[in-house]
Amino acid sequence: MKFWRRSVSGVTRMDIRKLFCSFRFAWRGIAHGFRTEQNFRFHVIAAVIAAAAGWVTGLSPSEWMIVILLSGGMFALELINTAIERVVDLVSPEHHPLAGQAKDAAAGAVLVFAVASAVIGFMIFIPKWLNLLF
Ligand SMILES: Nc1ncnc2c1ncn2[C@@H]1O[C@H](COP(=O)(O)OP(=O)(O)OP(=O)(O)O)[C@@H](O)[C@H]1O
Repeated sequence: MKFWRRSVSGVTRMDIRKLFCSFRFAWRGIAHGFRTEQNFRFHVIAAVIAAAAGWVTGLSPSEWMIVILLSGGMFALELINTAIERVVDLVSPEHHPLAGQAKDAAAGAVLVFAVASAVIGFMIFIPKWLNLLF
């Protein structure tokens, strides 16, 4: 029983330390993306503008959820794109058609999500702005 308790608390302690390490690594990845990727910084600025516009315009809780989900999704996708670029550069420092296709596909995924986010953003904001004007 004593052994069982000790082993359970040991596992718990180890898991918590591991969890903190994971957060530290994840934060390092976000900071690296922000530092090295101009597109990531652009998406951060776009999210800040969207949040400011939402605050000025007045959004419902569900509209805020959509804006937050789209902004978070955009950041996450940009980080995945950065990860793919790094791995491609690692495994294929020389030019190779497959390496190019992998990078192009990852960049395409970011573009698709960015366009969809922009369209949804306009669908939320434009009717409200038209209501304010007329
Ligand atoms: N190893 C490679 N082999 C073939 N084509 C490549 C390779 N690396 C890059 N390319 C081509 O060049 C394009 C730009 O690559 P790059 O690594 O500069 O990506 P990027 O999207 O501009 O990245 P960053 O955001 O870091 O500037 C890719 O989308 C791809 O078409």
